[in-house]
Amino acid sequence: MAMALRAASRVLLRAGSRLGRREAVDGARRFANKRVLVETEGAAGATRIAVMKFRNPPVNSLSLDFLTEFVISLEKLENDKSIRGVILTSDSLKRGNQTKVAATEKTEEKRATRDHGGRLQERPGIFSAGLDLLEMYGRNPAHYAEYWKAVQELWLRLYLSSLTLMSAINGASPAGGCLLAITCDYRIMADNPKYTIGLNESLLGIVAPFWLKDNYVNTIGHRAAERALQLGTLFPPAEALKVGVVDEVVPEDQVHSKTLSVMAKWLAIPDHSRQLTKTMMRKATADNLIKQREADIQNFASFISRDSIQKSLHMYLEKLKHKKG
Ligand SMILES: CC/C=C\C/C=C\CCCC/C=C/C(=O)SCCNC(=O)CCNC(=O)[C@H](O)C(C)(C)COP(=O)(O)OP(=O)(O)OC[C@H]1O[C@@H](n2cnc3c(N)ncnc32)[C@H](O)[C@@H]1OP(=O)(O)O
Repeated sequence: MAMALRAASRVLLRAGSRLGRREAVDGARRFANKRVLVETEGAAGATRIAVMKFRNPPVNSLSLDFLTEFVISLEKLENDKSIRGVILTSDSLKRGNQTKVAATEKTEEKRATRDHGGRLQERPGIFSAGLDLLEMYGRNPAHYAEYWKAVQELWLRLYLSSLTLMSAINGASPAGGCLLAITCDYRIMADNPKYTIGLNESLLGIVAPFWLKDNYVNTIGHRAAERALQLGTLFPPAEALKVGVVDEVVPEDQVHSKTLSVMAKWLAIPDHSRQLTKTMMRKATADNLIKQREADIQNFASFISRDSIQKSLHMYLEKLKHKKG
């Protein structure tokens, strides 16, 4: 009987919820959309934390679908009263037997790295490549408006989240990847000089929006942000630590365990006082966007539609496609 109940509950759990699959795995729980895997740790009834793993091959770019799934997953965690902390990280792992598919093949699927079984794979060592350039290039103004609204939504949800958010930065984190990280309450980065983090928009011929600039200023200070934004600086870990883009740099294989131990310290603080303090620190910055969201969307759609900006994006995409190594 007990076995039958367990089997039935496994079937129900795997039958899938409206938002995605939910499975029971070794006492931990997990749910997954196609592009975001969420694993929760901790016993039922006790405080639990969740790890949100990005898996949007090849480079975890913030496509419209990814943004939508991310917000749905975050909302689900916000509504789960047993969850108090969330770690953002990439599911991208160093894997063997990968083949980069020829750059001449155009579709999203074909652009991805695949294993020998033909399955799509993340490219290793990437936290997130930032906003999806293909959502901002060669589309129409209505698409740009829809996309920008989704970008704003993700930023607002993360920046104002009542949860303790930490990022375990296990790879490159340019532009929108850095955005994800700097919305968090704490950032831990892998000590690998190949990984860089920062807002490099100016190098693409585009400009970070004012609210992202404000988030950056709040994180690293006005002078450092002014310089880094104009130069589009991507900081390797040691420099990122020095300027304050990240709070700690640790050996790559310790990023997850270190983030868990820092999270435990943060969760020792009473929620209500920590949350009120966070709101006090962040509300004015978020309100600045909230009161002019529509104008910001229209600004973005018209800016990104300009021929000169489309040309810059085209050149940048070509450069990416033809880069060596
Ligand atoms: C109101 C406001 C008004 C105006 C504002 C206007 C504009 C606002 C802009 C807002 C802010 C923008 C933020 C952004 O995030 S822009 C994106 C910035 N991102 C980058 O510059 C990263 C570019 N990518 C890289 O540097 C490398 O790809 C990376 C991540 C280091 C990985 O390197 P590698 O492992 O070698 O992989 P490849 O370079 O070969 O890439 C694989 C494959 O992915 C494609 N790709 C890479 N990045 C993106 C991306 N961001 N979007 C879409 N596609 C991407 C790359 O072209 C390759 O494709 P291929 O076909 O060659 O396989």
